[in-house]
Amino acid sequence: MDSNNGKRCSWQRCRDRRNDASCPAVTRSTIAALATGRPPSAVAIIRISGPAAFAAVAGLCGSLPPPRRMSLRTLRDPNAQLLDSALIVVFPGTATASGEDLAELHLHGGAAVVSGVLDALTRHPDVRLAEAGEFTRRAFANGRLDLAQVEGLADLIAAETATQRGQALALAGGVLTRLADSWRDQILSVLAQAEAGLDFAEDEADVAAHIAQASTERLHLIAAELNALVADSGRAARIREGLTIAVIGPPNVGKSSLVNALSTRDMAIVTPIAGTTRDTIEVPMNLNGAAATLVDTAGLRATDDPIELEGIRRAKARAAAADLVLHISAPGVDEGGMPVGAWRVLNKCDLDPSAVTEVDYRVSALAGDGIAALRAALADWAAAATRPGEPALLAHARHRAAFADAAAAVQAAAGTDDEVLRAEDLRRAAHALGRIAGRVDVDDILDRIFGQFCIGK
Ligand SMILES: Nc1nc2c(ncn2[C@@H]2O[C@H](COP(=O)(O)OP(=O)(O)OP(=O)(O)O)[C@@H](O)[C@H]2O)c(=O)[nH]1
Ligand SMILES: [K+]
Ligand SMILES: [Mg+2]
Repeated sequence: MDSNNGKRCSWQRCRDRRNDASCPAVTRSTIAALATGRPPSAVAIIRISGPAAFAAVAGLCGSLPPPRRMSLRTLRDPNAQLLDSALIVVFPGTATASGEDLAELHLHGGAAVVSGVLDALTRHPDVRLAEAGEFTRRAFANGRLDLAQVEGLADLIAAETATQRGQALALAGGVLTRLADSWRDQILSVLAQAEAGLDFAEDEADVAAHIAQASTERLHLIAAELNALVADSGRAARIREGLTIAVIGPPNVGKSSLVNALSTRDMAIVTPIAGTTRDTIEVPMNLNGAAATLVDTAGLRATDDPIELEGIRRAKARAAAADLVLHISAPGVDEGGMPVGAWRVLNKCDLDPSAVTEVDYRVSALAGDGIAALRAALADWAAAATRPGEPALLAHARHRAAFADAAAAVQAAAGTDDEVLRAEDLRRAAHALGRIAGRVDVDDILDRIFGQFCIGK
């Protein structure tokens, strides 16, 4: 608890003084970390950022290569023990990924190489190991990235599908910040007019009224467009978080078999015993670029078994929260209750190909019949739910809240004749949009945002 508080305080101090060369944490400490995955790997990259970065690297390899040119160097620890033969690159100045002197060591990816090099680097008195997200935090503090771009970077690292990647790249590239800023500029220009209107003399009343009328119309338009973006935020979030598809139905109809067949993974246990699946099981699935999670569930039936009862409770909860429910049945099995909007899927159609039941899809998880068609239908449904060709903004709750607040404030401004109140509403709207880039109101959220990065990013 204490250490967390300490971290936040030193960070706030730095941010407040981001242009102040005396800021200790930004200008004095130098951080080092492994930036690539857990060893062993073919190559491991260690990053070092801060004023002592080059001195620390030179301590290992003697001479530094020219800026931004990769060169081969022999690395030795302070006792002249050989550590590795590595490619070194140094990025001096402020136009770097972290906004300060930055070096990268491309090592052989062995555990002993990595730990030996990190040990040797941190023996320099000004170098310490980095915390999670600290390189990116410095990029933010040094004005290299705004907050929405940082969130885009986190999304990019987490992206599992092409659609998620596209959305993350747009956010990291500053699309949302530019959009928020352009709305903010428009709102500020109406505000400037409103404030000018306050100064009109009595005999200019009709000019003032005319300006107010034009402003009101413009504000209604702005509010409508901001609200449209907010209304589309569900789609943006579905792309970022992925779609959830719950697979439910009576016991033993082949739900787990179907989940395995659809995902082409052997994730869920299948046995002839009814009541095999107890807990919910999540299986990731890529539907033509849209991320989805299939949720296998316990078979629904009347039972006294407390474990099974809990499984059934979870199954129903997941079905209620899912974007889509697949309700599975099999020939001769009573379907039971069906949630509204669920797709009716008849499994085990190999057992009775002529079964006359009214269903949406007939499949055999065992023989493979109908699986490709069902998967294609799911991909079409996912495409309709995410519309991957259309850029989706406001994928984060934070972004949605900022735009919703701005829309409400603009709406309020449009709805009042009182120029003083209108100016106040417009300032509130501009402030809300300023939260997107992290120019205002960020102190409470920084730890959460940077904490989701891995160490070395
Ligand atoms: N003939 C035939 N058998 C199937 C098919 N799909 C599953 N089975 C069999 O049906 C039995 C039950 O399959 P599961 O996948 O465990 O069924 P479940 O609905 O998950 O069962 P619970 O988790 O117990 O509710 C197993 O013996 C499967 O091999 C199918 O398409 N055709
Ligand atoms: K079973
Ligand atoms: Mg099962």
